[in-house]
Amino acid sequence: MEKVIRIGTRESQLALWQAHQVNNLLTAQGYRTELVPIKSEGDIDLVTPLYEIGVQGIFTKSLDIALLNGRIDIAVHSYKDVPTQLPQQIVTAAILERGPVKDLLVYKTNTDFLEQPDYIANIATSSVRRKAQWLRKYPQHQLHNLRGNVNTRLQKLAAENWDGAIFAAAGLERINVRPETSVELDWMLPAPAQGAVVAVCREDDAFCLNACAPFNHAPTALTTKVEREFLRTLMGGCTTPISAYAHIQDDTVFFEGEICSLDGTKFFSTSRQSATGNATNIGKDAAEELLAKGAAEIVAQIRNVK
Ligand SMILES: NCc1[nH]cc(CCC(=O)O)c1CC(=O)O
Repeated sequence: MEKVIRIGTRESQLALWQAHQVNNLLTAQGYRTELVPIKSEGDIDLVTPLYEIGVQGIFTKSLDIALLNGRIDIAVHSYKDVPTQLPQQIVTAAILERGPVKDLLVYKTNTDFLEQPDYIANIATSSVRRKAQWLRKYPQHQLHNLRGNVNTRLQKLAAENWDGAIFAAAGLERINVRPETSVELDWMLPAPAQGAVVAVCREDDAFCLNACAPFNHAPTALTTKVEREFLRTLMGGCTTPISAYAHIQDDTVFFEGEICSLDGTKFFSTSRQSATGNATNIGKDAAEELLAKGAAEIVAQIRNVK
């Protein structure tokens, strides 16, 4: 009897949606699968020595451990939550076609306040990237922390006296929430790999690598690689005020990248374009350009906060 591929997922609605995507792609090819929900904390302490990667990856750690322990065969992650360096013995099996990339402002009543320079709006997000970018554009506004999964954050927004909160469009869409009072923040450059989903497996698991290869989406793999190389060269972290977005049009990769100080007062941004066949290094080159221009000062500031 053919092997059952165990797909590990966190238990949030967003994580489950993403794991179901991978599940559907595998079953459509005739593979037998099983979804294995993994608690975020749980039995981590018994096995932490297996985990070689250090402080990064709070969202991905418990799944990585389950993978290394052989409890699951594939782990599915939001790619933007995955540290730029994967744990030893874990490799990318497939990157799925990217969904919506942008961030949205979910607002309370209207967005007139965005045009009023004297109004001190209250905006909620716990993302240092979104805070920094927001303060850069609206230095007078007050930012508030807003943690938890997407549903929790929406409930909190409804309960608090805030003007709005920022969400990834992909996260809302995947849990089937379409707030009427929302606006796309087209000026806000997203997190590297935002909107993309990755399936990872053990490096020696030829069966899973083979099973996932057909649904690896080459354009998404290329653009997210460029974005993550930009992040890795600048900093390496996954919760930093670093933004990057690459997209392909007519066989050309267009890249934009940015690093911003936490208070939004200093920033460096750059862009590149390159033929798709030639684009693998443009994220790294762009990061090196910003480091040469003085971005290292911002990187040092970010590191000190942690
Ligand atoms: N940090 C949590 C997280 N990780 C992935 C998503 C949504 C999906 C995505 O951005 O790819 C979210 C929610 C959010 O940022 O609002």
